[in-house]
Amino acid sequence: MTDLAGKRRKVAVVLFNLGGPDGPDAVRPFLFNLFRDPAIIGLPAVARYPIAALIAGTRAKLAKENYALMGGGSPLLPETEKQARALEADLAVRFPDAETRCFIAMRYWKPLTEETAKAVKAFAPDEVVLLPLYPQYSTTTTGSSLKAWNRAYRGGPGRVSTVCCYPVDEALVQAHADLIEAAYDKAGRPGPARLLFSAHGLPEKVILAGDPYQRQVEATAAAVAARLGEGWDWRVTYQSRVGPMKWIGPSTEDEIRAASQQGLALVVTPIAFVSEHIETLVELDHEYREVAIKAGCPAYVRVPALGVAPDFIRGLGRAVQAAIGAEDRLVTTCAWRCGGDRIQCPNTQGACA
Ligand SMILES: C=CC1=C(C)c2cc3[nH]c(cc4nc(cc5[nH]c(cc1n2)c(C)c5CCC(=O)O)C(CCC(=O)O)=C4C)c(C)c3C=C
Ligand SMILES: [Fe+2]
Ligand SMILES: [Fe+2]
Repeated sequence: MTDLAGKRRKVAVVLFNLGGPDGPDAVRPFLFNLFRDPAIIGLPAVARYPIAALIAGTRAKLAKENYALMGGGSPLLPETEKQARALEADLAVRFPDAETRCFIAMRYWKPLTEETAKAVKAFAPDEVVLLPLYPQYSTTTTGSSLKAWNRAYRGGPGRVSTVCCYPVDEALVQAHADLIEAAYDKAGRPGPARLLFSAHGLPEKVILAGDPYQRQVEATAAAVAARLGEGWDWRVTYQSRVGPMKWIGPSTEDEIRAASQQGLALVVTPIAFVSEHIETLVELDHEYREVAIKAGCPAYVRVPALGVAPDFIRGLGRAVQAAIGAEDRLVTTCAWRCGGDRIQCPNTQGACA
């Protein structure tokens, strides 16, 4: 990929994730950043800021205890860095004549979006591909990250294309199916078993306002179940509820208790998180495992998150290639499901049609 003057073209791929505190002192400001986001709490700024400070203050103690179980901070950034390096290796093969670099933009902790936007501007790319590390689109995650990016990168160099979501991407589905089979094999295939696809929950009112997240999570789970073949008893469940509002269900915890009481073994796979972090390493591995054991579960198998599974990285590489190759990178194929933003959805195989 060279231009007419024979200069190597530069491609910046920006990977978005939520971010996590890098140590105990970062927990409170991280939580404050999260709860002051209008995509998380939809109140005017005058009310949102004091409420965010209050929730961050009250939640910080419990959150610090949970982060302490992982050494004090979140592994999300180091895990995302591994994904960035693996994707760079994939892209080096796809675009041998280009200089392709992956950047990480976190929404609520470092490296924050503004800092990454500066780094991308300094790189002076010809092409910028925005690639959320959220397979399923939500206004609370991808939508919020893209808004923050568009503010921070205004006037920046390069032609920008956006991958909005990839809930039923063939490579993503294959990677999930292989990880489930491998974890179940390693555990000696205990049966009868139930497979839970556990996704981060959302307040119900977010879904009622048109957020496509739940439908896309269900589409991912159905596609993975189809790939696994007959014989699996599976359900989609939602975890990590925060606050007093009604969240979407069924809750992972309730389903774990119910299946355990029926004497079923459990195979639990994260389905909307693509790397290990507090919600998998603490909630799934500690809290829910304990719930299962107390309720008499004969075997609790936790399937790892995607991480750098080769098929997953290949899917991301293909999504980047499709985004760059598309004729009109501003025309969306799925605006109605993606919050009305003019974003392109090259890799959803009909899920957004
Ligand atoms: C698909 C991914 C995620 C969705 C959807 C999501 C929505 C959402 N989250 C909160 C509140 C919290 N989330 C927290 C951490 C956290 N959440 C996600 C992913 C999604 N969140 C990630 C990747 C992480 C980072 C974990 C880490 O290792 O640091 C936290 C902090 C942890 C805690 O105190 O429990 C909060 C709080 C809301 C309110 C929400 C939707 C409205
Ligand atoms: Fe989409
Ligand atoms: Fe969250």
